[in-house]
Amino acid sequence: MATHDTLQTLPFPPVTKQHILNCSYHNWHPKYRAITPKARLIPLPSAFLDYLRSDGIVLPPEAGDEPSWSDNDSGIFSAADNHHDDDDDDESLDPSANWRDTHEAIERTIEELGGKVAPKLNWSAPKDATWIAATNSMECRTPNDIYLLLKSSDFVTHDLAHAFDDTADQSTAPDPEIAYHLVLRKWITLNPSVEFRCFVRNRRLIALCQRDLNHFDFLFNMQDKLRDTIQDFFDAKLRDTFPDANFTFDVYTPPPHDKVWVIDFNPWAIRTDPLIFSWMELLTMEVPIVPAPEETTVRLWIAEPGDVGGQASAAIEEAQDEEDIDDDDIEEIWQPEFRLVRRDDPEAYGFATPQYSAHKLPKDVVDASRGGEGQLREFAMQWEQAQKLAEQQRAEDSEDD
Ligand SMILES: Nc1ncnc2c1ncn2[C@@H]1O[C@H](COP(=O)(O)OP(=O)(O)OP(=O)(O)O)[C@@H](O)[C@H]1O
Repeated sequence: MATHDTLQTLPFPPVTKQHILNCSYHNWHPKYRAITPKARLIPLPSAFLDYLRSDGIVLPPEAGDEPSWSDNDSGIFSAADNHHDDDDDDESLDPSANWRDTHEAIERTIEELGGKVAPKLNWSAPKDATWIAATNSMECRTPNDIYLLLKSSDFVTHDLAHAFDDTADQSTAPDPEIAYHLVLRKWITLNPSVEFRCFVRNRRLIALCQRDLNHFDFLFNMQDKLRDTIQDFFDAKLRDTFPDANFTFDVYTPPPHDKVWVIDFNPWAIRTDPLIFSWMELLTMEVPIVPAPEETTVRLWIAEPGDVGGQASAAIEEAQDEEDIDDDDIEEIWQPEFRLVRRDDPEAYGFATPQYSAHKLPKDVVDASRGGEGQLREFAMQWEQAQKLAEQQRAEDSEDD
C-alpha cells in the first residue's frame, strides 16, 4: 500500500472515479470481447453483495451435502451443517435463498463455459485466496467454490468497499453507483511466463514486463518477437479505442506467441502494481516525440511532474505538423522498454516463494502444508482455531489488567 508520503511525491496525473470505472470489466468487455478469453458477466443484486460483505463464510447447501466441516472451528460452514430434522426454516439457513436467481445463473454459466471457470469481480480476481481452495488455484467447478474464494479475498473486498479510494475527485463528486458483476472466465491453463503487463502513457506503449516474477530463460530469445507482437496489437486494437490516454493492460500471448489476448485493464495509478518497474521510472521515462529528419538522433521528451497528458500530446502534434512525420516513423526507431526478470534479479521470486503471502497464512503453516493435497484446508481450520484461542487469551489478559 502506498504511504501518504508516496502519494504526495509521485507525479501522477489526477486519477478520477471515471478512470477507475473505465477499468471495470463490465465497462471495457463489450468493446474488447473479441480479443479476450471467453467470459460471461452476471449482474449482482444487492442481496448477493450483502452476502459477500457479511462476516463469516456460510455456503449454500449442495446436492448430497454432508456436514463436511464436522467440528467447524474453521468458521466456514455449509448451510447443511445447520440442518435440523424438524426445521421449517431451512430457507433462512441457506444464504442463497435471497439470490436464488443469481445462484442458478452462476450454475448455468459454469456449465456453459465447460465446467471450469476463473472468477473475478469488476476489478479483482481472488488471487490472494487460492490457499483456501481445494485446488489451490482459482479454478472453480461449483458456485460454492466461487463463493469461498470471493469471500476469502482481500482483493475482492477492496472492489466492494474501496473502489474509489484515493481518487482526486473523492470529495468533490459523489461516488457513482457501481454495477457490480461476477465475471466468469472459461478456465484455461495459462502459462504464467507469457503473461505481460503493459504501460501506456499518453497513448504510447512505453514499457512492458513479465507479470510472473520468476526468471524464465527462454523469454530472452523471444523478447524482440514478443515486443513487436504486443506493440502491433496495441496499435491496432487499443491505442485509439481505450477511453483514457494513460492506463495499463495485461496480456497473454499463448504459444506460438503470435496472438495476443487482453486479460485486464488497470488504472494509471499508484494502486496498480508496476511489478519490475517503479512508478517513478514509468512517470519520468524518456519518450521520443519525433525523430529529426536531418539528424540520426532522436529528440526526447521527459515528463514534467504531473504532466503526462495534454502538453506532450500537443507537442507531438505540433512537431508532426512542422516536420511532416507520422507515427510510423517514430515507431521504426523507438521501442518500449521490455523488462524481463534476469536470473539473479533481486525482484525474482525463488520458485519456492509463494506470491501474495501477506494475504495468506503464516509461512510455517504454508510450508508445513506442502506435504499433500487438501491439507491446507485442515491447516486453515487449525489456524482459525489458533486465532480464536489467541483472541480469547487477549480478552482474558485485558480482563486481568
Ligand atoms: N480464463 C482464465 N483461466 C485461468 N486463469 C486465468 C484466466 N484469466 C486469468 N487467469 C489468471 O488469473 C490471473 C489474475 O487475473 P486478472 O489479471 O484478471 O486479476 P486481477 O485481480 O485484475 O490482477 P491484478 O490486480 O494483478 O491486475 C491472471 O494473471 C491469470 O494468470
